Amino acid sequence: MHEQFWHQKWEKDEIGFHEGEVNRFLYEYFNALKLAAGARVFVPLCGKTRDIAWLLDNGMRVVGVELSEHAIKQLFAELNLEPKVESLADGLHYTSANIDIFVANIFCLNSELLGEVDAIYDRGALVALPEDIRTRYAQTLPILTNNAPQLVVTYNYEQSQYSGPPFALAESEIERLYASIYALKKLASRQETEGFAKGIDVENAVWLLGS
Ligand SMILES: C[S@@+](CC[C@H](N)C(=O)[O-])C[C@H]1O[C@@H](n2cnc3c(N)ncnc32)[C@H](O)[C@@H]1O
Repeated sequence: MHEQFWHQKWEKDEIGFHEGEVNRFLYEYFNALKLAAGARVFVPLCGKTRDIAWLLDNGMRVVGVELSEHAIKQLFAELNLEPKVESLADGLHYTSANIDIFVANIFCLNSELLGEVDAIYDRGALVALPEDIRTRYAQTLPILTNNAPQLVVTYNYEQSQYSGPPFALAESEIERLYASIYALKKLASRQETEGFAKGIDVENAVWLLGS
């Protein structure tokens, strides 16, 4: 059911979540992660986000995971990269210079397969998941990445005003999910006015989850 929902979104091209440009919080707050050149950034549930191009252009290596091969074919085409594609037990592995993407369910990855991760950039991942899967996701990420620091983009609004995704994440929910593992710092927030937020009061925020 969960996987089918997303496959259908990509097949029908109903991808309102795709920003088409680099997320402002990424370029304004990426330095908060204090990464060295060549660091490897994990982009979970990556879709075909333009944020990957920005990370590559800024000297990062990128590893992603995404259910939809449709999305990843488009990602590599838009990056003008010819991928090498290998079959895995539970999916596919697309690779090119400084980038590798697992076409798989994130819950089928393990830390050995994923490889070393210096930081996680989560935009549209935590907020895409309903509560039961979200809890499992938040427990899985630190295990997969040896507690790598995270930059996380969230939305908060009155959940009864919109069914989601994206789902509302109150500060208490971020704390429930991550406070036992990370020091949490809300770096910035702004009023969201575009897309699903039209007509409702939505706070868009960026968090640093560190040590
Ligand atoms: C809201 S979209 C965000 C995509 C991207 N992060 C962005 O900012 O444009 C969520 C993406 O997660 C993918 N996805 C959902 N559940 C997943 C899972 N369990 N494992 C891997 N990818 C998943 C969906 O196919 C979809 O492309």
